[in-house]
Amino acid sequence: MQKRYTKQEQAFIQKVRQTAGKAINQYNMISADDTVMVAVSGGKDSLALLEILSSRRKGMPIHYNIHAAHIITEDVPYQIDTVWLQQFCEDLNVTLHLVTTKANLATAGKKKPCFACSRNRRKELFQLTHSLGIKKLAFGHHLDDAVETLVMNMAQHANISSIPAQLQMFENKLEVIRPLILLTNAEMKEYARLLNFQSLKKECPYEDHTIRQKARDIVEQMTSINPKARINLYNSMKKIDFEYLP
Ligand SMILES: Nc1ncnc2c1ncn2[C@@H]1O[C@H](COP(=O)(O)OP(=O)(O)OP(=O)(O)O)[C@@H](O)[C@H]1O
Repeated sequence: MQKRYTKQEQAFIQKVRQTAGKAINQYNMISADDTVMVAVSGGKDSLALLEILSSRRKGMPIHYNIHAAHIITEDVPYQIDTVWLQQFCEDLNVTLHLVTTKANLATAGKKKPCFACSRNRRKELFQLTHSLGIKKLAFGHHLDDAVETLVMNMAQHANISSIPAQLQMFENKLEVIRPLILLTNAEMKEYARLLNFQSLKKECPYEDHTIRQKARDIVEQMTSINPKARINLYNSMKKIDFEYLP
């Protein structure tokens, strides 16, 4: 049964979709007749991304195709409900590709399990996308992911870098896009709640959020200086005054 929304809820849903649309237009992420592969973890953000890209097609003068991919890492002890995900994709009229792989953590050497697992997952996503002749791969990272990564990279690696909204890879054979990049985690949480997305992701036993959580706390503290600190941190990456830097 279709859920009934209040006017405010409807406006919020619209605002989230429009903000994703703004990022798509601002960074030229999707053109007519493109095929986009959406990387779906089963978490709220990538489910929302898939739903937003799919529902956005209805009101667009241009047509584009959407596929979804979920990578199952067999030797990492967490699994999502793929039956639910399959149904979710069918309801959105999207083809789901399930790929099973192994992270081979025992041979990963000194690398942390998360690093080895996500590197292998990305490799599988690139291979799948390439094998299907698809040139765009969309991830569900949002504004908080971008600014937390900025803070972590500054503190840990002494460089100013983050998660790009759009990135050409492999000599322009693949373009990575992040349509949720202007949306906050709080907005995505509320969107997922309103649209009743089942949370499919359980915590992976290897996942270690210690450093990211610290960066998250710092970003949150910065909002006491200015409530718009998140978007300001993001925009500051596009406005670097070199003459006022060492
Ligand atoms: N198993 C997977 N299969 C396909 N794509 C994935 C998988 N895990 C992560 N991704 C992609 O990488 C992005 C970032 O991954 P991360 O693990 O940070 O996400 P999450 O916060 O756990 O889940 P989500 O971002 O979907 O809420 C996801 O938004 C998704 O696009």
